Amino acid sequence: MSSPIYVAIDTPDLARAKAIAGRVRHHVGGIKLGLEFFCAHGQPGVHAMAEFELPIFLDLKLHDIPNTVAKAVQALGGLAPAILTVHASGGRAMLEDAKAAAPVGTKVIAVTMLTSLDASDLTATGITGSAHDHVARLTELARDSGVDGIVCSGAEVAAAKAIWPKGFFVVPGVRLPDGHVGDQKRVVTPRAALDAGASILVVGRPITQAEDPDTAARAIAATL
Ligand SMILES: O=c1ccn([C@@H]2O[C@H](COP(=O)(O)O)[C@@H](O)[C@H]2O)c(=O)[nH]1
Repeated sequence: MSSPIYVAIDTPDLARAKAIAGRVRHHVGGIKLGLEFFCAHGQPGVHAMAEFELPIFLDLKLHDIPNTVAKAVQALGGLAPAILTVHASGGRAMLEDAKAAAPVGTKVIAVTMLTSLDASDLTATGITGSAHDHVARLTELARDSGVDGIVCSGAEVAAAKAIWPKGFFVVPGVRLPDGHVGDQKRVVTPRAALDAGASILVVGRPITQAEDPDTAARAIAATL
C-alpha cells in the first residue's frame, strides 16, 4: 500500500523542488504543489514534477464565482492532477461547477477551515461558533455539492467522517510531538490524524526544511 504522506513542496525554486522530490520519492505517496510553486512555474513546472511518477496534488485553493472557477479547473485539466483543491466557502454552485469541470480521475477537495486559523480568527471574520461547528457545516455543504472530500485539521476529521463516511479527508497541519508548529494553529500528530480517519496527510516543512529530508520523511512514516 502506498504511503498516506503527501509532501508539500513549497518553494519557488524548481531545482530545489526536484531535489527534494528526488530524495523523498520512495518514502511518500504523493507530491503536493501549492501557490508558491505554481505562481513561479505554472503548468510547465507541474509537468516537470510529474516526472517523479508520484500522484500530483495541486493545492491551488480556487475561490471565485462559479464560472471563473469552472473555467480555471478546465484550464488545468491537461495536468490531470490526482487531487485539486477549491474553497468550500465558495458555495454550492461553485463546488458543483468545479467538480463538473474536473477530469474524471481528479478528486476535487474542498478546504473547510485553514489549519492556520483558530476560533478567534473565525470571530474576527464574523463567523460565530467553534471550529468544529464551522468545519461540520462546510463538510455537509461539500458532501451535498458532489465534490470528493474536504481538507480539515486532524482535530475535526473524526467528526467530519461521521458526517460523510465515504468522503476523502485531507489533513495538513501535522507535526511530530516535538515539531516546530510555525504558522499552523490546529495541529495534531500524523498518527493521531490517521487514527481519526484522515485519508492522506500533508507534510511540508517538517520534511522539506529538515537537514536530511529522506530521513525526516522516514521518521514520520515510522510513526504511522
Ligand atoms: O488548511 C490548510 C490547507 C492547506 N495547507 C497546506 O498544507 C501545507 C502544510 O505545510 P507545513 O509546512 O507542513 O505546515 C502547506 O502547503 C499549506 O499550504 C495547510 O497547511 N492548511
